[in-house]
Amino acid sequence: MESVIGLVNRIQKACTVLGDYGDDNRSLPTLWNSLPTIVVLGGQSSGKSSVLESIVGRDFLPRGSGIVTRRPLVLQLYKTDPGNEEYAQFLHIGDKKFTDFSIVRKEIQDETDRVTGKIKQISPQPINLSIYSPNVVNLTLVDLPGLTKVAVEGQPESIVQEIENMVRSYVEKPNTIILAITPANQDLATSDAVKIAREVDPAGERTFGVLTKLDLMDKGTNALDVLEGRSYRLQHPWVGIVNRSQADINRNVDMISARHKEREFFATSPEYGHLAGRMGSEYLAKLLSKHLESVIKARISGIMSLVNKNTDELESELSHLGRPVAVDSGAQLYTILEFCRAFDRVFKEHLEGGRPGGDRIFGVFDYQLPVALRKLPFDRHLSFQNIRKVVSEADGYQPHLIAPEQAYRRLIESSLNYFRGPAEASVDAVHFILKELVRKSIGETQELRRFRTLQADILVAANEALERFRDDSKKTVLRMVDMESSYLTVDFFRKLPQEAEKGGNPNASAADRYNEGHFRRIGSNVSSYVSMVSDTLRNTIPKAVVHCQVREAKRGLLDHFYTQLGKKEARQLAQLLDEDPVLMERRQQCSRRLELYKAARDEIDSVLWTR
Ligand SMILES: Nc1nc2c(ncn2[C@@H]2O[C@H](COP(=O)(O)OP(=O)(O)OP(=O)(O)O)[C@@H](O)[C@H]2O)c(=O)[nH]1
Repeated sequence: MESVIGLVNRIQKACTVLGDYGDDNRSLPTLWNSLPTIVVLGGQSSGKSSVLESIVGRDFLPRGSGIVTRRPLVLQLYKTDPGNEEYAQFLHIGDKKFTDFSIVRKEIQDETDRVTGKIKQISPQPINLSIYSPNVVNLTLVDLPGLTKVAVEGQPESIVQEIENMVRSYVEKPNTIILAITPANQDLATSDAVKIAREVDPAGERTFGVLTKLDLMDKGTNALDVLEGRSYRLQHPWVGIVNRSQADINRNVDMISARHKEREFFATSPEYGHLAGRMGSEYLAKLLSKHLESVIKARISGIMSLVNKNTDELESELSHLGRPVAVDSGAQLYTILEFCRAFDRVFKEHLEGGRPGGDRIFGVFDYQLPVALRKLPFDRHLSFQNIRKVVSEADGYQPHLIAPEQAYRRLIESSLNYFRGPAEASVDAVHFILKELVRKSIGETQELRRFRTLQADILVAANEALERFRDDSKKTVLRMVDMESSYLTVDFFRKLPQEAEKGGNPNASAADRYNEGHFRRIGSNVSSYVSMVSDTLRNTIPKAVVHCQVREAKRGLLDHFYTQLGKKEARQLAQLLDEDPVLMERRQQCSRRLELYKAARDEIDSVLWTR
């Protein structure tokens, strides 16, 4: 089961590497909070560092007066095989192995100062230290700044409360195992550690009471009431400790001698002799390790399901946030082109089916254009009066002899002019539909969602292209109308029955020839011709519109844009991909957290399979 504690150690290490300190960012799921951790809680100079050092069996923590521990120290102990060299590693330094523990102490001091400054501020950002040794048990312990009642010189008054808040944030978590340290030469009733532990763990289920400085008690007094659980009952037994005194430290008494001395103290003590087997730092270390094992065993399946649940949540959020934006300009250009192509696909789906909208273009040809053609005011234009006026004007002083050729031409040409309106209107109607489809397609292109600037640029580029297609289309349809005027279909007129053939009286006088019937016949002939042209245009205008606008839009809506893109500098490309910074930050946080969950899952898997 050693491996189970090692597993938690490794996951905790990954948590720290990947920025999961438990409560730094409440919008992200935390793994740290679900892992059991032993936190050392106590007043200043209560002996916290000494207890930690005794558990480790090495001398490596900074000492001094005032607030020495000013950042949480996450200490992970890894038991190695006998005979292996002891060494320490800092997470902020990397793989470097420290075998000289006095340098470890200096690095803790320096690293504390790097973040908090020398003015003895405190910081919740932990220092992560791993110790590999054959003489330790697998444990993760967190050393916290000592609770204090007064700020020392140079510190703001608020530091007292800040320390308490930081300490509480650790011990409040239900997964924290509290190592509440109280010096035996202090009244238990005034112990800050006991006070806070009682508040956050009233049942005493996760609190281990540790009494230090038993050797410093006044002669004639003892701590049996506390150690035997009569003063303050906890679920776990109290452990008494005798650490090195300041004098021992000054005399460089090593940890082995200190442990020896401690063992002797209990073994030979008339008061504590009967408790000797359950006292001392070695016993405390084993007790904690055993407890941690049972806690982890009980929680491992819960941790695994939490890991799975959070992995799923993070993966789905990340897929919603989209991939991160590339940093080099080549990759950025590639990304932009990819996004443009995605937009193009959506746009084409609108035109060709799959998404709605393309059918509205057919509506223009099938309904709007025929209606507009039918509504043209030919009745008025080819009225008897107008025809007579046009014929007379065309004839001039010399009335026509056989047929009013000039008048026919004028009437037809002026009638055909009316087709310009519906032709242009069809072009505009399709233009607006295409514009609307572009707008919709941009909104529907998932890849573009995050990039407002790129969206705007694509919109401008696509609309510019559509304007060009519209101009071209208008020219084409108007030319088709003009072509109808340029050359009339001779056959149509040749096939018209001559008035005489139609049974008209060949002896009719000239006056008869200019009667109302004559003009009406001219009107009817012109009307038939115009209606024939109308039928033709009804079929050809859609062809021209599709050819010039729809087909072009499908083929190369963003062609110009692509050419411009190729000329852009790196800075301009980056501007197109200027994602919302909040979003970028969120993606980064999520992917780091996901990395952690995946690593944790692998770790748990490997332990479960090798159990
Ligand atoms: N005689 C004796 N001295 C002790 C014992 N435990 C700690 N000390 C001494 O008490 C002083 C404070 O001990 P530390 O271990 O530095 O206490 P701390 O709680 O870590 O202190 P801060 O980190 O400053 O809050 C040191 O001089 C230790 O040598 C003990 O059991 N017996």
